[in-house]
Amino acid sequence: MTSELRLLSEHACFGGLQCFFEHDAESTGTPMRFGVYLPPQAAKGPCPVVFYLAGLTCTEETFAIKAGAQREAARLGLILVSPDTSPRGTGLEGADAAWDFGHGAGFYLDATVAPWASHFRMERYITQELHALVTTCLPVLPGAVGLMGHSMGGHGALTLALRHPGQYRSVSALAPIVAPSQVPWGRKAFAGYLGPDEAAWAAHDACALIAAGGRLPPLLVDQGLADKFLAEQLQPERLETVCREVGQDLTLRRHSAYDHGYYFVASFIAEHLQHHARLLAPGKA
Ligand SMILES: N[C@@H](CCC(=O)N[C@@H](CSC=O)C(=O)NCC(=O)O)C(=O)O
Repeated sequence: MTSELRLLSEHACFGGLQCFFEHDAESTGTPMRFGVYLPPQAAKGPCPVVFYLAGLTCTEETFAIKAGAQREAARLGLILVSPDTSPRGTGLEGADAAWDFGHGAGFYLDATVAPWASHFRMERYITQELHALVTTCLPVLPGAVGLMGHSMGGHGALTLALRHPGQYRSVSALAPIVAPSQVPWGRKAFAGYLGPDEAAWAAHDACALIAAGGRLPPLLVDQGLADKFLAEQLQPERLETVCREVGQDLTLRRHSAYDHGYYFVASFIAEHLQHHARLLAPGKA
């Protein structure tokens, strides 16, 4: 069953439409907002869809406003979906206390520890509820679904695709957190949402999942070398090593001078969309 969609706004954009919707999400028990870009091709027939998962402190608007993805999505005929990064207005104590935990920092997993488990169920939301809503309510080409993300959202893209094999035919990430169990952002989030038993954390850690046999479609990752979070939080060399060891197809590109923000995302978004369009083209299943 799909909940009622409320259109918040729509804007003509490169011959298509950038829309924002809200609905009452069962997964989180809260209203959830998401952005949708419909390319001009979607008015004539079904198109592939790419979900974009944003990073810490972002909302459903950040990607649509800052990444400049719509021009290339219009050229390629890709629908883009940009969910919010957590439930909002949960009323949980501490949910607004920090920028890297709670509201705006859902880490794309289902919390198992009170009080977070009552609302912070972003894995179920993205992979089931929003997935079903998008594939039934929008003109999506059956099975042509890609997943990408930035930073915390890159972690989300990698882990959700690894944990739901076959659901996403194309995957990519920009400056992702690749080994959250090993770095401060991830350790804080996992301790809070999953509890202190680190054995439970590996199931949400991209490098650990790949080491344990998880596989992804050919993976594209970009990383800026002037990124202030590179050494402490991102550590792409861990992903490079594990992919080499197990034979996972990975294209990891390092770019001097680029930082962590949306100037970096905007610089490489077109190539990510081209990667998704290639893998999602009819006949590529
Ligand atoms: N407030 C923080 C910076 C937060 C930040 O940089 N968020 C990134 C994602 S970080 C990992 O998930 C982001 O995408 N921000 C949105 C933007 O518009 O740049 C600090 O004080 O460092």
